Amino acid sequence: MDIRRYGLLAFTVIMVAVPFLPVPDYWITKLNYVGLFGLVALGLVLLTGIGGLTSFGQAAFAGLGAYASAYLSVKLGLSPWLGLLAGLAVTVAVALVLGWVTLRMSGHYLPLATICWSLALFYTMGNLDALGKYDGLLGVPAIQFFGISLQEERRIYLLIWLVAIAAAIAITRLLDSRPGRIMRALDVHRGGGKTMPEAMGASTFRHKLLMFVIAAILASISGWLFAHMQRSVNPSPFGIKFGIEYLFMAVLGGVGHVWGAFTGAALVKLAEDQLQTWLPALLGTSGSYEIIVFGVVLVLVLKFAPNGLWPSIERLLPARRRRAIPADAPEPLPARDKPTAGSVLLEVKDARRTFGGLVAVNGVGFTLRAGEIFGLIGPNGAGKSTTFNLVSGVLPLTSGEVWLRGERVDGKGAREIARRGLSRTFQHVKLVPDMTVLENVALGTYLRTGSGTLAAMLRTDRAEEARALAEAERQLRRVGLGDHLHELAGNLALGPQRLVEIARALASDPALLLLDEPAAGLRHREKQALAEVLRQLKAEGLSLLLVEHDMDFVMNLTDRILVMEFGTPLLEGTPAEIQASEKVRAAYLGTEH
Ligand SMILES: Nc1ncnc2c1ncn2[C@@H]1O[C@H](COP(=O)(O)OP(=O)(O)OP(=O)(O)O)[C@@H](O)[C@H]1O
Repeated sequence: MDIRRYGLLAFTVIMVAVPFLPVPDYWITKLNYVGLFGLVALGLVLLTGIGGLTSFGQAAFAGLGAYASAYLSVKLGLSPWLGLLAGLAVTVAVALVLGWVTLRMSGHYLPLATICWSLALFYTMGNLDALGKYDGLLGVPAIQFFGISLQEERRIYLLIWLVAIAAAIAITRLLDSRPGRIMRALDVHRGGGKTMPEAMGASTFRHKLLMFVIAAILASISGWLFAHMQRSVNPSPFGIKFGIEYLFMAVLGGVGHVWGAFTGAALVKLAEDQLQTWLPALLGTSGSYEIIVFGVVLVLVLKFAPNGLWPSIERLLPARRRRAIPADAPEPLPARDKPTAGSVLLEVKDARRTFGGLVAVNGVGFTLRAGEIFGLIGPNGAGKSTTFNLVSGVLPLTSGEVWLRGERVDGKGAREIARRGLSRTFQHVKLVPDMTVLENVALGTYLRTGSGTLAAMLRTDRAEEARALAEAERQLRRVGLGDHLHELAGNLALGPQRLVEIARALASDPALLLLDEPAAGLRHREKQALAEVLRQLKAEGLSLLLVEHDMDFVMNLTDRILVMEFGTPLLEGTPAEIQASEKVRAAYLGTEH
């Protein structure tokens, strides 16, 4: 068993034992706040640390959970448990609407939008008569748990920490699953983004929205617990100041780490109390000076420990055990019907693409048959990458048609085209650097598996996960990387990284594999190894479309080649015919040599 699991078990036992020990009430209150704040910060770990989406508005979601339950229990006399459900329903509805609008924004617009709706919700809470305006609602009842009132701090402590630990476990499990891998591939600040997950067949917007809703739910539950612990609500703990403080906690603790949320919450909560006592005494005047200290600390943390404090704590813990791959191979994932050798697999007809006034691709057409390696070559700016993007659905065509396995696919988008059996690699390698090689390749199995978020959190996805990992391992062995399964992808050299990308594409069981300049930047040895792998794939019946600069690499590998120049087709033929052509020599080789 994983020693870390014992660690988690020990932590849980200690936390559950605390209220039964002679711990002063003061500390129980502190720990209650750490649990409540940690829950909100945990949502930010998912949203900001993993997804790269910065939100200043999480306190407002806590307000929704708190106010919904407080209103229903104070005004209508309903049970806090019904209040919880109502709060969650309101939170999910609001998060879906806000997420729908704001998550399409990029760069600085998203954080700005979260500030806007945080302010809007704050003033709504403070101005509604029904919610008691800025005085809020008093007399919020305590939560009853099977007839036991959780009025006492030591009792609600247990509920807070059981919820907090369960949430931390659920998020840890989620990150180690089919949807979690996509979530970890989204952060543009860590080399992720939209193109790769979409090429794997996953909707990046859906996953972002999911993270947004989960983070909102965690905040809402925290708000609910807070309202029934305080026995009253008013708008101030749900304003923008707390929105910023939650973000500070997550960043301080380690915004990319589940337990960083609680580390940050504990540090801020404990430091806040001390500073509120010491600073006014030191300065001889009262005021919220701790905010200034927090500001300075945040700058220092961002400068010297951008990953927060949790990684330093984690180093003191026993090393994480590698995920074991089951010894007896699980049943393979479903495979698609293979095209018969020689049948038409891909047909591009009269493709045209313009960018404003620039015609990047014009009148390009070719046919690729099952079992062959087709090369697309041409000098810089010839339109190869654009053609590649038109075929893979990253760019829409201005006019023309693309047919895959007898079905018209232009205009369908990258995800739908991937579903129909086209898989690709990227000119600039797109791996998730802090995920293992095995996990990166398992991303490729996305369309062949189906487990969702809830299954991941409840761990009912393990049988399918084992099949996905076994498939990833099989593909890694196929490209000769069987010895690197558990290495972090970011630690590999460029050559092996390109092979990992090929393995990931293979894990989707493609009918056609598209390789975008696979030899670019490789050393001679690495090129040879790559060519060997591609030859072997062809021998196994796979079809490949290759966009490449390296002439030797293409000539020795392909069955047929299309040479492009200035966005138009120049000549199509066998490598020998291409090499013998004066036209090509003038256009392409002439510029190369
Ligand atoms: N998104 C874009 N917006 C505007 N122009 C573009 C865009 N993408 C490509 N182009 C232009 O289209 C032309 C073809 O570019 P493309 O990248 O397809 O050529 P290429 O043959 O792949 O070149 P290279 O080998 O240098 O990658 C170039 O003139 C390029 O500047």
